[in-house]
Amino acid sequence: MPTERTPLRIAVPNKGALSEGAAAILREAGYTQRSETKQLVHLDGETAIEFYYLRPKDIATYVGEGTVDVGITGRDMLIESGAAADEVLGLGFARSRFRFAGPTGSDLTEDKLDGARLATSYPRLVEQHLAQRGVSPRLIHLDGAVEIAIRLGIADVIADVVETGTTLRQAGLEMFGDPILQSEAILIKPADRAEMPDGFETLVRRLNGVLIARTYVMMDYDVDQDHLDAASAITPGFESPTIAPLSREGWFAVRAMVERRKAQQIMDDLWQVGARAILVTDIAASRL
Ligand SMILES: Nc1ncnc2c1ncn2[C@@H]1O[C@H](COP(=O)(O)OP(=O)(O)OP(=O)(O)O)[C@@H](O)[C@H]1O
Ligand SMILES: O=P(O)(O)OC[C@H]1O[C@H](OP(=O)(O)OP(=O)(O)O)[C@H](O)[C@@H]1O
Ligand SMILES: [Mg+2]
Repeated sequence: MPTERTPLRIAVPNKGALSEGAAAILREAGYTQRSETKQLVHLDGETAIEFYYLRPKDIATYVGEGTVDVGITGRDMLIESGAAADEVLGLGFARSRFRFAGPTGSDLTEDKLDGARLATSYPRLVEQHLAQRGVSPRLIHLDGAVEIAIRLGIADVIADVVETGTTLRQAGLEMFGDPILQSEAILIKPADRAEMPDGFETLVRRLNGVLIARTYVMMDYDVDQDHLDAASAITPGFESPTIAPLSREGWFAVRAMVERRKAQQIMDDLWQVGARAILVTDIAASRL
C-alpha cells in the first residue's frame, strides 16, 4: 500500500521586516495567506499546504528540527540560529548588510576590537567573523535598538543590521571594517533532508518564477535587416531573442527579456542602432 505523504508545512515570519515581503511573494506565487494578523495557521485549500506564522527568530529553529519543512527567514538569522537548516533560494527582499559601527571620527578598525565592549543582537555571527581574524571582544547581547547602546555607556562599539544607514547616522555612529554579511530573505529547508514532501519542488519553481517576473521585463521592437545583428547584441535575452519577419520587406520583430533596472538604457541604445516601436511590458508570471 502506498504510504500517504504529509502536506508541506511552511513557516512564515509573523511580524517585523520580513513578514509583509514574505506574504507578498507567497501570494504572488499563487498561495492564499492568512486574512488577519492574529491568525497563526492558514491552510491553502488548493495545494493543501499549511502555513505557520512564527516569530522570525524561531523559524530556523523549527526548520532545523524538521517540525516544519521549509521556512522564510533572513540569512543573518539563519547563521545566528546555528540551526541545522540550509539556504535553498535567496528571495531578494529584506536586503541588509551586517556591519560594525562606532562613534563618528573614532577611527576604529577590526583589530582594535580585542577586549572592546561590543553590543549586538547577533553574537554568534559576530563571534564567527572575528574568530577567523583572531579577535575576541566582550560581547553584550541586546535584543534590539542596538544603536543607542554606545550613548548609554554599555558598549564601545556595535554590530548591527544596516539598510539605509539612517539609524546609525541619527545615533552619531559610522561603519568601519569589512561588511560582515550581505543578508536578504531566504527560503530554508532542513539540512540533509533527503526527501521533501509533495509541493516543495513546485514551491521553489513558483518562487523562482516570481523572482524572474520581478527582475525582468519583456522588450519588443522592430528593426531592419542591416541593424538586426547590432540590436540583437544589445538584447541577447535569456538564451537568444525571438526574431520574426514582418510583412514589411527587410524588417523584423524582435522579442527578448531584459533586466527591469536596465530597460531605459537598453531602449536608448536600441534607438541609436535604428530600432523603432520599442515596447516594454511586465511579465506577470514565469517558468523558465
Ligand atoms: N530596516 C531593514 N531593512 C531591510 N532589512 C531589514 C531591516 N531591518 C531588519 N531587516 C532584516 O529583516 C530580518 C528580520 O529582522 P527584524 O527586524 O524583523 O527582526 P528582529 O529585529 O528580530 O525583530 P524586531 O525588530 O521586530 O524586534 C533580518 O534578516 C534583517 O537583516
Ligand atoms: O539602516 P536603516 O535603514 O536605518 O535600517 C536599519 C535598522 O532597522 C532595523 O531596526 P528595527 O526597526 O528592526 O529595530 P530593532 O533594532 O529593534 O530590531 C535594524 O536593526 C536597524 O536598527
Ligand atoms: Mg529588527
